Amino acid sequence: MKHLQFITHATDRYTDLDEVRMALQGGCRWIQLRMKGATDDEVLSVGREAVRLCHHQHATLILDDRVALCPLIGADGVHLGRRDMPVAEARKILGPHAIIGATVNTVEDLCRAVDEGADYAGCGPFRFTTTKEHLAPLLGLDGYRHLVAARKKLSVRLPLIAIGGITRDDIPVILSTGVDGVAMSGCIVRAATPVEEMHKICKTINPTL
Ligand SMILES: Cc1ncc(COP(=O)(O)OP(=O)(O)O)c(N)n1
Ligand SMILES: Cc1ncsc1CCOP(=O)(O)O
Ligand SMILES: [Mg+2]
Repeated sequence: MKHLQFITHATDRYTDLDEVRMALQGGCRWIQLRMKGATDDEVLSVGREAVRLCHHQHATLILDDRVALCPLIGADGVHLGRRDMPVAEARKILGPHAIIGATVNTVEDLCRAVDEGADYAGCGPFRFTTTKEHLAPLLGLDGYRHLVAARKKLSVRLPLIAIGGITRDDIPVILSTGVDGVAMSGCIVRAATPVEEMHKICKTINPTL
């Protein structure tokens, strides 16, 4: 089964919690709460409700960046970038069952994610996106082929999740590179009907479900 992670990105139209509800209604079962610029108090309040909504649907909720808040909201894990807390340090705080994702742009990042015990790698950006500032170099399809080959050489099973500017039409060709799933935000929250779009994306990723 291929993976789909939805990443919240509050807009004028939708709050983070609106987006969590819509993603769940559309069938997504892996959500990242990403509240850049929010205070810890805001993340605590929204995060507790997001976890409640997700767990009610047997979905997984991971929090972006803020390791210390994960136990306080009951998150299933955290996503950490190259300038965030190292994965190994987060593991000591969150324990062996936490799902810890690491951002990967290069083979060097991949090796570090493996060494530090990450559970998956968010590999991007695939293409330009306005959802994140200060983007690393774009990977494109060749970048994914390169990371898949490097993973094979390392003989490890770390799931690779493509991210960055991905739309529904991109999914088949991205998955054909050998990555294990995709993470998406903007193309869902900007869709005319996000719940329907999410439903179509779920079907595209796992047509037999
Ligand atoms: C699945 C996934 N992959 C990559 C990222 C980016 O994380 P990071 O590099 O720490 O940047 P911010 O998201 O914190 O701005 C991610 N969040 N999720
Ligand atoms: C968080 C993040 N990290 C790399 S690209 C990106 C944004 C993903 O959102 P979108 O699907 O809207 O490009
Ligand atoms: Mg980060």
